[in-house]
Amino acid sequence: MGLEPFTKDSTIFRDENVLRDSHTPKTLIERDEELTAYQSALRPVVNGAQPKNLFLYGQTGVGKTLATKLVLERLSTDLEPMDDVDLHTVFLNCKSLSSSYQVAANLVNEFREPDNQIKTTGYPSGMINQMLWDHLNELDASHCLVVLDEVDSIGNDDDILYQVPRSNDNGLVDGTQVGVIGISNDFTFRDNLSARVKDSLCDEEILFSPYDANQLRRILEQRAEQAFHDDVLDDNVIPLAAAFAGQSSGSARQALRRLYKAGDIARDQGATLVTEGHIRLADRAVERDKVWEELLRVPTHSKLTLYALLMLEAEGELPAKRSAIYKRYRIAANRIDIDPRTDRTVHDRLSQLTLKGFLEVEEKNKGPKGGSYYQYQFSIRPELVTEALSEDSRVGELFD
Ligand SMILES: Nc1ncnc2c1ncn2[C@@H]1O[C@H](COP(=O)(O)OP(=O)(O)OP(=O)(O)O)[C@@H](O)[C@H]1O
Repeated sequence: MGLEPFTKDSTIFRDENVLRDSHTPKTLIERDEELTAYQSALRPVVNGAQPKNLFLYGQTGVGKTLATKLVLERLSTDLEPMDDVDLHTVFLNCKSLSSSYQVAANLVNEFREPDNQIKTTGYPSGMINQMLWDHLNELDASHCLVVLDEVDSIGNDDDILYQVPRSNDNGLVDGTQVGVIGISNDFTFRDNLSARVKDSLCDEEILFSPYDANQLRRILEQRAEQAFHDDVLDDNVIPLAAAFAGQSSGSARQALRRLYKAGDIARDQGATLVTEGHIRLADRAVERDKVWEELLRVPTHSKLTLYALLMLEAEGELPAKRSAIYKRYRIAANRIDIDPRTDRTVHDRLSQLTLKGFLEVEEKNKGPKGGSYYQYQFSIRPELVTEALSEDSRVGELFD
C-alpha cells in the first residue's frame, strides 16, 4: 500500500496542543479548597515571614503539579512590586533519585550554572549538604521555595526532608527563609515518613482526591472548547470520556488522553464528527498505555518485588506468600548489587502494587487454628512486566 499524502486537517481540532500534557492551562478548576489551603500556607512569604512547609499528596493526574505552578506564578507576580521580599524557587523532580544524597546533590546543581555542575556521586554527604547550605546562604533572595516533586522516590532514606525544612531553625541557613513543598502520589510513603520528617515537612498537608465524573466533565469541557472546532463532538463524548476516566482513576490526565485519542482516531478515519464509538476505542487504547507507563515508573524496589513474582511464576509457584516473595526479592537485589530493604518495605511495595492494579491479593485462612495470610499474583500479563522491567537500566540487568 502506498503512503497517503499528509494533508492539513482542519475539521476536528482547532488546537490539539491544549490536550497535551505539556500544555499549562491558566486556571485549575474544581480545586478551590486545595488552592485556598495552598495559598494560605505560602501567605507568610508576602509578610516577609517564613513559609510553611507543605506536603501535597494524592494520586497521579489530580492537579498537584498544576496547582503548584499556578500558585507559585501568582505568588511571584504579586511579589514583584514589593521591594522587601524576593522569592527564588527551585523545582526538582526526584523521579530517578533514590536517596537523600542524590536529592541534595541535584539541588546543589539547581543553584549552579550549566557549565559549573558538580558530579552527583562521590562526595562525602556532609560536604554535599554544606554546599547546599552555602548556596542558600549566598542567595540574593529573602525567600527560597524548594519544590520536590515525586519525592517518594527517595524511599526510607529521607533525612534531607528533615534537613531542608529545618535549615533555618537549625541555624544552617541564615538570611534566606526556606520553605519546602513535597509532592507525592505514593500513599504508603506518606504514612511511613519518620516522625521527625513528618514533623518538619508537613506543617500543612493538602490532599488532592481523585476527580469524580462530574468534575472531569467540567475539566474536559473547558479544554475541549479550545481544542476542538465547534460542534464536532457528539453530545455524549465528553460525559463518556469523563465517566471512563472517573471509574478507572479519577485522573484528569487520563480523561484528557481519552478525549485527545478519540479525536485522533476520528481524524485518522476521515470522520467529521467525534462519536461514542471513537471514545470507546480511545478508552481501550489509553488504558493499555497507562498500565505500561505506570509499570515503567514504579520505584526500583517495587520493580525488584515484581521481578521476585516473575521468578515465582517461572517456578510455577504463584500465587505466593510474602515470605516467598521476599526471599526471591533479596536474591534479585543482591544479584545486581542493590542493598535489599527490609521485609516491611517489600510489604509496602506489595500493597502499593496492588493498589495500582498490577497485583491481586487473596486472604487465606490457616485452618482450624485460625489466623490468616495473604497470597499475591499478577493481575496483568507477566510478559508485560518482563518487558517493562527490561527497560530499566538497573533492574534490566537481571534479564541479561
Ligand atoms: N483541575 C484541573 N483543571 C484543569 N486541568 C487539570 C486539572 N487537574 C489536572 N489537570 C490537567 O491534568 C494533567 C495532570 O495534572 P498534574 O500534572 O497537575 O497532576 P499531578 O497530580 O501532579 O500528577 P502526577 O503525580 O502524575 O504528576 C495536566 O495536564 C493538567 O493540566
